[in-house]
Amino acid sequence: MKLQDSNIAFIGAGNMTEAIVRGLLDAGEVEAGRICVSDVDPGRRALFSESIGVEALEDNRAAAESADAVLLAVKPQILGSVLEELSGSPVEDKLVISIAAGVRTRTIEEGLRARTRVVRVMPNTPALIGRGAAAYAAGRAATEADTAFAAAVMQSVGVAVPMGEEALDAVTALSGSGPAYVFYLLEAMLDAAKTMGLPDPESRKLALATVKGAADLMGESGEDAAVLRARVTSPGGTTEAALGELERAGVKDAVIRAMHAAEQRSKELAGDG
Ligand SMILES: NC(=O)C1=CN([C@@H]2O[C@H](COP(=O)(O)OP(=O)(O)OC[C@H]3O[C@@H](n4cnc5c(N)ncnc54)[C@H](O)[C@@H]3O)[C@@H](O)[C@H]2O)C=CC1
Ligand SMILES: O=C(O)[C@@H]1CCC=N1
Repeated sequence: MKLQDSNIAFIGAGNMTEAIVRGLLDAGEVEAGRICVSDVDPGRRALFSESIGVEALEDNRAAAESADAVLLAVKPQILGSVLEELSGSPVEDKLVISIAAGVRTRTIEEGLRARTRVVRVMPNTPALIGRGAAAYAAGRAATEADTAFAAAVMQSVGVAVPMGEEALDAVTALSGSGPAYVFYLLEAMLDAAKTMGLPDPESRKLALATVKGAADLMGESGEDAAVLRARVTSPGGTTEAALGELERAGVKDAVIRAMHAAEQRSKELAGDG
């Protein structure tokens, strides 16, 4: 099954579906006519049909039945009711890709049929601009072609790496939730810049170039974060003054605790936390 020749249905047309669909369309990987979404919220349906230009239905079964691959993108807490709705339909014979945090491929197979081909993916919102980071794991009945298809969807909107399913809760804590940690840091940096009297558009430009530049420097140099940090930190200088505050506030420990909390929450959403 080739990405370009396949019809894909997204069940749940929220933020993550919007990021993936816009990313796929912008990348020119899939024609708009091959994408269909379904959502209970008329506002979301209107956004997809009017602004994004893809078919948007209220009926999940109808959306899924006309597709070759069905991507489940509702909140984990309501995935069970959506699986009930889809069970006993032709969806059970299609490739089912789930992006729901925590929910195991086994749970989806049990909600549909044991032999339903399931691939679980953990994406993130920068998929919207083709810079997403995703990991994926196959369920019991998924074939290599199914995994390759799910990988192709995610690779068209960023990087995608295969992982054992047991690693996906930790991946959720790292890259699934990760953009929020970076935005949190940016919020704080820009709040501080404002209190120092820096003008808004310029601060934003400088802060964004700093975050992107730092990430790219680490990627291109292959150096560890600690080595690059040391190169910024002159003895007795400004960075040392700043990092001293972060260390006293326990920021590094807090980030580590935050990621463990996210991983734990992912396990709880699976029902085995
Ligand atoms: N937002 C993110 O950064 C990421 C989200 N995810 C996962 O993606 C999934 C969706 O998350 P978001 O897009 O952030 O949530 P969201 O709340 O923005 O979207 C969920 C959508 O599902 C719709 N919905 C609710 N009940 C429905 C039903 N019975 N049938 C059809 N549609 C229904 C809602 O109206 C809403 O538009 C979740 O399972 C989440 O764990 C995974 C990785 C990253
Ligand atoms: O917050 C959440 O549960 C979802 C999963 C990863 C990012 N957003």
